[in-house]
Amino acid sequence: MKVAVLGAAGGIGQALSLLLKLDLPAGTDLALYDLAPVTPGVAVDLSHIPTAVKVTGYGKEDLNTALVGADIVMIPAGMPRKPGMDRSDLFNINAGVVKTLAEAIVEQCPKALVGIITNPVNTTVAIAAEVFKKAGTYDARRLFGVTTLDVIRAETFVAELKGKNPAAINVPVIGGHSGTTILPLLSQVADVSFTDEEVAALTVRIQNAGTEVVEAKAGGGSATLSMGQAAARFCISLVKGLQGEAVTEYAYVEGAGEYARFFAQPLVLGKNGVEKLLPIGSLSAFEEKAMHDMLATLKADITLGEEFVNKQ
Ligand SMILES: NC(=O)C1=CN([C@@H]2O[C@H](COP(=O)(O)OP(=O)(O)OC[C@H]3O[C@@H](n4cnc5c(N)ncnc54)[C@H](O)[C@@H]3O)[C@@H](O)[C@H]2O)C=CC1
Ligand SMILES: O=C([O-])CC(=O)C(=O)O
Repeated sequence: MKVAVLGAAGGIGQALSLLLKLDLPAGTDLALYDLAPVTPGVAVDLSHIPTAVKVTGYGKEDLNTALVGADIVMIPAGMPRKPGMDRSDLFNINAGVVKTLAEAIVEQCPKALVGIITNPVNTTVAIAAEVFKKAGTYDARRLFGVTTLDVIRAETFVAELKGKNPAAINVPVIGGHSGTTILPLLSQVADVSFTDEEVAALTVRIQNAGTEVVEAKAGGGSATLSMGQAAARFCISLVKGLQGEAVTEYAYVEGAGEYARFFAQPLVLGKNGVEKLLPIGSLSAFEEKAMHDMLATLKADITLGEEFVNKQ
């Protein structure tokens, strides 16, 4: 098994790579690629941790070698937000980054499972999909926008509010990964009840959690450590799927298109990526309205990505 991390020297990339060095199955090759000159050093540093995962670092000129034969590619490459910015403000820089990396995936590992972390996720996933489609390699089961951070945040905040163990709480989060497109389904949380005021406040907190971190870091970037954990969890689930285990996760994928072309929803992972799409279940009146109100934004974000590739 080979796992490649693109953007491996960044805040998320380093945290993710550390967790993967610790948690990937024995015998896995972990390929770290980044433009930053420190990248080979990050790989040497990690290689001193005694696990049976082989870490190799690749610099600027070595994207193709980093990717060749990869089974899974995780992409946290690109600019993070600063206070006052929206995720969509990252489009101008990050759209080109994701397009370039997707083009290399087409050449080196067209069958890899690809997890996109780079913001704006609502749009960058559409960019990768269109690059793959143009090249004739697109398989919707193999491309994921990583929204696991929304799920782990929702679980943490619910557990905090209700005095429960976060490990015992499951919160579905559907839609996209920015502002109101992030929709936690609090009505589906088992064995917990909320007042209408709690639902309204928790929903906003989950939607704004990224901004909470951006503001607290005061210009020093956005979530990296919690995102590293979220991405590692998702990557390990992809690995388990490839090994034949049926694992349920939430991710932003091209599904049946009832709501938008790409939509974060529950799914079962397996040997080909998405093995089965699961229904989102029943929504409360509050969630129905929130879903209705956000779809135009989500669809516009997706169109922006499609046009970025197809108008060139
Ligand atoms: N999906 C999600 O839930 C989340 C997504 N993000 C996003 O993840 C991205 C990365 O965030 P951080 O790690 O905090 O940023 P960072 O600035 O610490 O790291 C980004 C890394 O990407 C590298 N890079 C830039 N262009 C590249 C290219 N063409 N090829 C390879 N590497 C390249 C940089 O050299 C840098 O090392 C941002 O776009 C951020 O908004 C952040 C948090 C959560
Ligand atoms: O908010 C940001 O810019 C980074 C991100 O996606 C998150 O933390 O959810």
